[in-house]
Amino acid sequence: MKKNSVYRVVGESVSDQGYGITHIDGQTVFVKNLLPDEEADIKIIKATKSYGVAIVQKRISTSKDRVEPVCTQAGKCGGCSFLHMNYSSELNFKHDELNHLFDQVDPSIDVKPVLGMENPWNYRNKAQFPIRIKDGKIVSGFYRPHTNEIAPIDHCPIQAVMINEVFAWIIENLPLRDARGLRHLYIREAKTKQMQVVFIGEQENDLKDFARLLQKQFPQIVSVVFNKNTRKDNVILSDEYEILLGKDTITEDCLGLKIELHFKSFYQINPVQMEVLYSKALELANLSKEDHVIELYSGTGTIGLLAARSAGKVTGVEIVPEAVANANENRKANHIENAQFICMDASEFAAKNKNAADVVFVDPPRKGMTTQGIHDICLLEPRRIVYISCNPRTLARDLKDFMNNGYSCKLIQPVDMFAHTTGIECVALIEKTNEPRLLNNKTDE
Ligand SMILES: C[S@@+](CC[C@H](N)C(=O)[O-])C[C@H]1O[C@@H](n2cnc3c(N)ncnc32)[C@H](O)[C@@H]1O
Repeated sequence: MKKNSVYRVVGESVSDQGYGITHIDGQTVFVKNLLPDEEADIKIIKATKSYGVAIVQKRISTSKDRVEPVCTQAGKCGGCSFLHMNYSSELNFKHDELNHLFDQVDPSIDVKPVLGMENPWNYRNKAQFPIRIKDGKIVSGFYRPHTNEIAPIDHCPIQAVMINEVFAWIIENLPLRDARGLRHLYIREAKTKQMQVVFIGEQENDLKDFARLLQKQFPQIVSVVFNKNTRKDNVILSDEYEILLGKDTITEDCLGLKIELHFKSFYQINPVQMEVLYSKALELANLSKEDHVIELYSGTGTIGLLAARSAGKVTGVEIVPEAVANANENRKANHIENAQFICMDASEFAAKNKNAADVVFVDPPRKGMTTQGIHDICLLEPRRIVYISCNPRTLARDLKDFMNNGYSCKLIQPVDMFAHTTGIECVALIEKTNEPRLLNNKTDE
């Protein structure tokens, strides 16, 4: 296989990044915009010893699963990888991938069909748009895949309608002098319709007047913040900020729970599927009024506060102080007496509270948990652990560690939180087995 040569191939499957997969001379080739069973002439744009990357030069036959992408930036911005595939095929594809992945952990795990969206558009409640000045004009949109180059957009079909409108208005009306030094524009919309705008940049250009104009145009904006970020890495938010208008939080609603949400606090990006996901997690937890529930990685406490409705007592543990403060305020605002939230590292808390839990919820970041952390959590001795994960690969890795600590997983419920992208959220039910513990070397140390 040589760079720039053209081959006629048939798509065999799809990679987890949304590329078509085919083989040439026994080598795997990842082809942009090729679906299984499609025949095409492809041009190799990258050839390494172990794999190739190609683009379609001419499509000879078209899959029944192919649809016309609804976005002008399809394939250009790094966001949606499945805009060329119909939604039900995308859900089937995600299910097949998960089946394959978890089969390698334990073939007895029952991976349920993916719970998809009825309307898989305009679902995202938060966007962080990189912003620059180029040739005397403001340019904003999303990064092109694997670059720092911006693919400009006027609207994005998976963002909430109002986020698109506020974004377009800001880009059209923000004076150039106020845009100097800005790095990102962050817009969030709650289910309550309240909105929040955060300007992130190296210097504050006195954006207060513009914030007032913005709110006049969109009265649902209750929070405008300037976040000063001079960091050299790609972390978007820093700790230093000034409220330009209103407050630094917005009010969210999840399954009837009122949540005061700080702009720095994590919140699921798909509020419709979040309710599906958390309802499923609570159902699997099967709580009783005698249970002490520990929620690790609790963020603003949504799962813990929902669990408090059916549990005896809830303790939430989270590392970001603003999120813990939000969680405690949310507890008070919702008149919940049987919950508390603590600012601490999840593993450290678990190690200090042996045998303290009946049921544990964990919802870690993408990187998942550590072997030591899992060992410590198992020392809490819960009969059941409900693991919510936005990264099936780290979930699969972590399940093996849970198994080494006397727990097993029989059921995984995937929920499509990230329609048209490669992402998928899973809830895993992990239960204590009667088998003796087989601690691995690392956790024995
Ligand atoms: C995927 S979010 C889940 C948040 C929460 N379950 C919710 O729905 O709002 C992961 C959370 O873990 C927190 N976190 C990250 N590392 C942590 C650690 N070592 N100990 C405790 N919390 C941590 C993050 O700040 C974030 O709020």
